[in-house]
Amino acid sequence: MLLDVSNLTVAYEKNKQPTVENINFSLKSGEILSIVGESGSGKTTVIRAIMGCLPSSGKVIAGKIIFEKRDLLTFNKKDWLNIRGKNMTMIFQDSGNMLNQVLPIGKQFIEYLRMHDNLTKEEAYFFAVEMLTRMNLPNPDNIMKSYPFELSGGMRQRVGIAMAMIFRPELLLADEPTSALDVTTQAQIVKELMFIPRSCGTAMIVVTHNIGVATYMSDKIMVMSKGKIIEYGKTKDIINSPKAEYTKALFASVPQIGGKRYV
Ligand SMILES: Nc1ncnc2c1ncn2[C@@H]1O[C@H](COP(=O)(O)OP(=O)(O)OP(=O)(O)O)[C@@H](O)[C@H]1O
Repeated sequence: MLLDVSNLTVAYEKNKQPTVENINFSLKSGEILSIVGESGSGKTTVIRAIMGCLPSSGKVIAGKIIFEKRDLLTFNKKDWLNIRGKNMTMIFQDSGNMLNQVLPIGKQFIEYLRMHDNLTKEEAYFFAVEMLTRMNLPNPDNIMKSYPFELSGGMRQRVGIAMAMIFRPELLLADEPTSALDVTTQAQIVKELMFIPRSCGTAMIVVTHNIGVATYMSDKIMVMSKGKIIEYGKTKDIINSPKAEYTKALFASVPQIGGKRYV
């Protein structure tokens, strides 16, 4: 097992009710898990806890997070520096927005690579272009010369994903990775994200509001409401026989076209 989360409980302030409680799930290499649920149900809190980047008021107050047989809750700053970015990375709604707007993408990509690895500038350039090509970015040499603001939202997101994937991490955490994009671009990026586990063996946890996206792309689904797991299991089992009323309501909210439900 790559990741094993047991009884994870997080509270934002001391002595307050936990925000997420008793979260249990596991993930194998190359698997995709989607976490769905309404706004405020605790989805982001779960993945931030795994990545060790809860806001300072947030604390894991119970549970275990075992990643590659190591207990992440015992990690110090140096341990985190060694695995974040390399073994485990995160992408956001608009990861491209996190790039420095006044530096060309190539310069930032090369610096990022050389910060983590002992590469020459030429080697770093080669790896960056290779990863941009894998993310279906046309003319990657031109992208390397461009400033982030010169690219569309979809292209910027692809650059963000390329940077996150450059060290072929074992685990990629994606927080609403497509929700800032138009529907057509969303569909393309969902397909590209689905290719990552197959081509790199990376496991993924995708946080999304969209149960349609979740069922389309993932092997397993976890449905959350009010900080708790309402339902968790294989995607096909959940589609065929959702148990919780809440999950049934989520499916019922997906539009139908010509009598066919698109999940
Ligand atoms: N820094 C913080 N301090 C205090 N409470 C917080 C903090 N961050 C989040 N919360 C609270 O924790 C709860 C869960 O938030 P979280 O962002 O994990 O939910 P979510 O399901 O990801 O929501 P969304 O889909 O809107 O992103 C919310 O009630 C939120 O107000």
